[in-house]
Amino acid sequence: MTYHIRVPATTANLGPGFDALGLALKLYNEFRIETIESGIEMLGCDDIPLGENLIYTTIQRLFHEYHHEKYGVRVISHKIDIPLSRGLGSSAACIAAGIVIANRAMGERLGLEDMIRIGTELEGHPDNIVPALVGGMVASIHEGDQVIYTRISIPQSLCFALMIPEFTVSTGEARKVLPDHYSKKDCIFNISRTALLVAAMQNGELEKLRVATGDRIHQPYRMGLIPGLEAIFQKAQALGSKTEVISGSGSTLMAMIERNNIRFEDEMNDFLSAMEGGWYVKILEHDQEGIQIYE
Ligand SMILES: Nc1ncnc2c1ncn2[C@@H]1O[C@H](COP(=O)(O)OP(=O)(O)O)[C@@H](O)[C@H]1O
Ligand SMILES: N[C@@H](CCOP(=O)(O)O)C(=O)O
Repeated sequence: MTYHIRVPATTANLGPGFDALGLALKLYNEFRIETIESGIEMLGCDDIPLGENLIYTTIQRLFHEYHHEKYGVRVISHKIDIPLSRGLGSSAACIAAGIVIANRAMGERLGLEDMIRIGTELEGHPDNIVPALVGGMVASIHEGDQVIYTRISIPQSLCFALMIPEFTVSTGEARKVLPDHYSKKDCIFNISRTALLVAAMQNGELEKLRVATGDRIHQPYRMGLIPGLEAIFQKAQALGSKTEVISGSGSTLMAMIERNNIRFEDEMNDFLSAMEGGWYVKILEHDQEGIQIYE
């Protein structure tokens, strides 16, 4: 049996919604899956050691946990467009793909809610894995052994400009720079803005996005990991962006722009080409479908 999987990139946090908000983007990894007699074979991704290959480790873990021995899978990475460790959810995409591949091999014994829970446990937070699986913009919480999530609508006129550098920021390292405790003032700052952001998105109030994406939980501590951030944010604002945030834990920066902002891409690319860091811009729409299996 042979089939294909397409899994989207995701951008998490969207400013104040640390570990809670995320959205799927039309940027994809694609895999071809073949059934083999036994074991797990990975082709087309030789630069990632097997022990760090999250598709491999996810399938291995699920086969072991569910005592699956009947037959194995060959996973061929044939289109890897999600760059690694740039804050675009490459790890969540691979975990999501691994779960779906293992589940299919095991006769679809897991439902969507099980896959979301397992993915969240493996990733450590739900904000990338949930939109990678279900698509769209999603608010998620992890409580006990349950993940509860809901979709948030995104204004039709909004799209996303991703400024992606050559350098990486590992999510693990970017979590270590965060403090263990926050003041009541900072918590209230983020709670109020997360609520405003969700409502502004639902209501299409683009003018409120800038104030609604204010954040004191993670971005102030991570800015130092991304040289060029301030200049790029300023340029994006000058080009009419509605707001700018770090995508996930970085290194990618994201501006929310109107679809009809036709000068943004070229002018931002000109600006980025004069900077150090190997930056380039990609304008993307949100993905509404999440992970897809096709024959
Ligand atoms: N295409 C891929 N195939 C296998 N594993 C991958 C792939 N892309 C990313 N990974 C794994 O995910 C890790 C990156 O995770 P992380 O630092 O959280 O970055 P991101 O912000 O992109 O999710 C890589 O070091 C690798 O272990
Ligand atoms: N909420 C997480 C999101 C990490 O996203 P990634 O795409 O950088 O893996 C965090 O901010 O640590």
